[in-house]
Amino acid sequence: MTDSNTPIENTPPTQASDQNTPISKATTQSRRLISTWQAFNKAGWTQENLKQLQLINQRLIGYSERYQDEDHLTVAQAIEQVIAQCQDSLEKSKLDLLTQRVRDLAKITLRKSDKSQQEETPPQLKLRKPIYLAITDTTYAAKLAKQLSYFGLQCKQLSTKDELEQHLRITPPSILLIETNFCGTQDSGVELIQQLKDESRLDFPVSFLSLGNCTLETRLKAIRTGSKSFYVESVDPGRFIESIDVENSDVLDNDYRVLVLDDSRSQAHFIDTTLKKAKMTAKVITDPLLILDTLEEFQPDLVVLDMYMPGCTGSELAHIIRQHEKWVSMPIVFLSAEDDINKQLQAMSLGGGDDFLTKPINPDHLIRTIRNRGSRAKSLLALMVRDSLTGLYNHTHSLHKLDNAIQHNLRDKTPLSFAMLDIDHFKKVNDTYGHPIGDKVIKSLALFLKQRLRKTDVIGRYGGEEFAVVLPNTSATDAVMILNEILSKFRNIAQSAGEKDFNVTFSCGIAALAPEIKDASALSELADKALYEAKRAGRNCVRLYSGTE
Ligand SMILES: Nc1nc2c(ncn2[C@@H]2O[C@H](COP(=O)(O)OP(=O)(O)OP(=O)(O)O)[C@@H](O)[C@H]2O)c(=O)[nH]1
Repeated sequence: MTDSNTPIENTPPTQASDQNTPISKATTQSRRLISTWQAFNKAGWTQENLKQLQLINQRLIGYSERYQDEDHLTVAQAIEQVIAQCQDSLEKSKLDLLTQRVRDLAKITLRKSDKSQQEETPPQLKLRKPIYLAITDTTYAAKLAKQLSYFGLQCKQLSTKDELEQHLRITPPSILLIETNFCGTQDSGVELIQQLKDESRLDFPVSFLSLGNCTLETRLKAIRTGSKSFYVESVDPGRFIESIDVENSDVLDNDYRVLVLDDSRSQAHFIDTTLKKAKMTAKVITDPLLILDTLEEFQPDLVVLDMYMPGCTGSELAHIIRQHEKWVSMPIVFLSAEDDINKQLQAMSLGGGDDFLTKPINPDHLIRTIRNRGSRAKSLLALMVRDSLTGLYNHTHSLHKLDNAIQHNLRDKTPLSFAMLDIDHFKKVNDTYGHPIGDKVIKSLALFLKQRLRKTDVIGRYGGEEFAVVLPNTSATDAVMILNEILSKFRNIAQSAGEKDFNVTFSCGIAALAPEIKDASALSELADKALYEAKRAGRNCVRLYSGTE
């Protein structure tokens, strides 16, 4: 692989909730440049796409100058120079230089987003709009806003009715947390929300916070506004974020990955178009011999198999798929012109298919069948692979995911890091505050990791107070930087135990994939050794396995 083909490591994802702050404008623009560079680098360079990259870079220079962002400015100017050289000829040495400069930019962009509080936006919980905190106690509101900012959430504090009304007119929030007595009298905050509902202006979720006398009547009024959550005296950031997660989830229930095998190209094309229209991710193949490799690569939620193909039948293939332990519960839907119900049932019992659709296929039936089968399979799978306290992957599945990532990275030769985290002195937390508070701490770290890591990272609960994170396409240096940043924020989170707040730290061991490491257990053993080192070094720190332990 030439240098210019090497992917840029760890490009921070473009995050929907970037505010238009000075720093984020340059950062957002530089992320745009990096992803454009990646797309062109993959597709091949032409003078035309070089020109497009230059336009993006010139805007980056403009933002960096306007907001005096020296770091971005220096690198963007260097990129401009290389682009100018490439305009004579697109030779490899110049493209390699361009790669170097874009890599420099990626590093700065990552650092910027690490440094800037305003930039700390969660990759998993995508809030397009701010959270409004309508709370008259400004000290409490500021404290809560700070806690939420550790999770990467941006809040707008509003302390008067006029301020709130004004903001609601301009931008509705992703969620409004409002004090029940917000306008000065008992239940006036709840009544204000009811009024918005009556006027059909309540098109965002609302949570209530009661800071004073909370009666059942207040709670009833709150429920009647359609609000789902109600807090008394204080808001637990973890619980609040969980409720936002549910209310604002961008993950569509119907976002299934469907692998379709049909030897007829026109039929395959028709299914592909139908599924994509329904916002499903489809992969269509026409050669039965590719089925196992494609399953491995594409990792679908469901498979649609044509029943009769040259060389083999759908039932036979289904049988072969089911011989693999990991695909044993994969839902399989057969397609065929066969309308004899007895023959359909026979085919299903032979191959273990789950459904049968008769050609010509009605698009509506196809989508509904996939949704039904897919959602049942997803819930079943969730029970098998997820930890019930945190919703993260369990130990076995984390290792399975790590193995997948290793196999993938051995092929792609991209870097891969694996981190193990263990909460420090957790026994003391349980002993001092009780097991339920201990559970809450575990959940808060789980949530924090979900908020701060990329969607492509795999997060698992390895055991009691131990977590594992697979960081694909991430070098050891970047992994250490990322985990250090997470630790430095996590230790600031006020964990609440009734009246008392306390802080918790964790230790972390990281190991990076190297040529001699062939499987998940070998890599996790090294990360475990590094974790042990971190504990020995006094805890509350991140250690990278260096091979000398
Ligand atoms: N609340 C709660 N506690 C758990 C859970 N799983 C394990 N634990 C507790 O976690 C504690 C782990 O304690 P230790 O292994 O001694 O480690 P530690 O106190 O964290 O100390 P260091 O790791 O050395 O910093 C034990 O007391 C377990 O009972 C759980 O799901 N919930």
